[in-house]
Amino acid sequence: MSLAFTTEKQLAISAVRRACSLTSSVFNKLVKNETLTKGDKSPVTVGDYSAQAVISSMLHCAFPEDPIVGEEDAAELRAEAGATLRGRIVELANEALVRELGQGDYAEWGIGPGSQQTSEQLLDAIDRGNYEGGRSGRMWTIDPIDGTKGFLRGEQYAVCLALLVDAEVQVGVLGCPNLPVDSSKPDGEKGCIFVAVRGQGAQQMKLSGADPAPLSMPPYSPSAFNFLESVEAAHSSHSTINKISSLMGITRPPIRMDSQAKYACLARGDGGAYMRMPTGVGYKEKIWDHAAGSLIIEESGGIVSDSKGQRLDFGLGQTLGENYGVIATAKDAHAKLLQAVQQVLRDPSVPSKA
Ligand SMILES: Nc1ncnc2c1ncn2[C@@H]1O[C@H](COP(=O)(O)O)[C@@H](O)[C@H]1OP(=O)(O)O
Ligand SMILES: [Mg+2]
Ligand SMILES: [Mg+2]
Ligand SMILES: [Mg+2]
Repeated sequence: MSLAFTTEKQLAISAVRRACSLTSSVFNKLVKNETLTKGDKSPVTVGDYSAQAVISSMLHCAFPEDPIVGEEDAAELRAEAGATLRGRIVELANEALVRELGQGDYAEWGIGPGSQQTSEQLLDAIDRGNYEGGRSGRMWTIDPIDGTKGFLRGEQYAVCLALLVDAEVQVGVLGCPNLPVDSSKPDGEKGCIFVAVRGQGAQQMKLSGADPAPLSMPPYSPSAFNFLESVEAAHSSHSTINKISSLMGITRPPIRMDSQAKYACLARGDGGAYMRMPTGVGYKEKIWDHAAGSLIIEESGGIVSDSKGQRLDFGLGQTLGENYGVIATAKDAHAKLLQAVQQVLRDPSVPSKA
């Protein structure tokens, strides 16, 4: 097996590009009854299901032995009540699989004209994401739409795919269809892909695959430092992050953004640190929400840890287990930030910023 992961990287970019073309087109056509509420009260749309079906179908074609830890499963779609959604997903996934996407596409990965899949094949592809994860071997992890709430608001979301080998992320790709290509031109062209391979650096490119450029995080700058945090207060404690900000004397307001697009922005220098603090309800973070983003940060020169300074452990199954809170920042800022985080967690009476 080549450690260069050349085919894995090409396949991952191609699969994420195809899934992004699907999610972008589905957003404009989404109708009310195409969104379900899952057991944990979070939304899932036809976009999430069909994007997982597309990525999983392509992975299966290229690497049939590799298990997949995916966010979604097809149980609701297989039920009688899921017939309408099922039909829509088959239509969307097939559109994305046969679409002509130009450069960098490989017909041998089950895509292009003639690669139409049946309903059963696509439901099976979604359900191949049911691997429980673990410490050893190769596995892929998919979050077909990360930040579904952001997607539904027409804001940021990310299509996320990563390859893990023996619990280390080796390849990570994030597709961010709504993210400006150039953060200094927020109304300019949108749609970026972020790619990292361990030991080979990280890159940003356009959704078309054009203009790849290496990513390198700028060093710590106290006057420019700010936090990237969740839009949803239920996902991450805004008040804890506010206290950390106050303790560090940070004057710039946080940037609120859904999904792993926050990691992507941090990697290119838009923001000082990714922050995720537990809300106290015992939620365990999922590997598909951090695998690609954490490698993109590390390969851009940053550090990712939990709130105790421990590395994220991707070898425990679907969740990050006891890794509570996530902080990611430039190498020279991490110790300072971690100290402030721990002080606030020890002493919640630290005042907030007005
Ligand atoms: N209660 C929760 N606490 C933390 N994260 C959650 C919770 N519920 C869902 N998520 C997931 O948090 C991520 C969104 O992160 P952020 O808040 O940074 O945008 C998503 O992966 C979302 O799932 P999903 O992939 O379904 O959108
Ligand atoms: Mg979800
Ligand atoms: Mg997610
Ligand atoms: Mg998701």
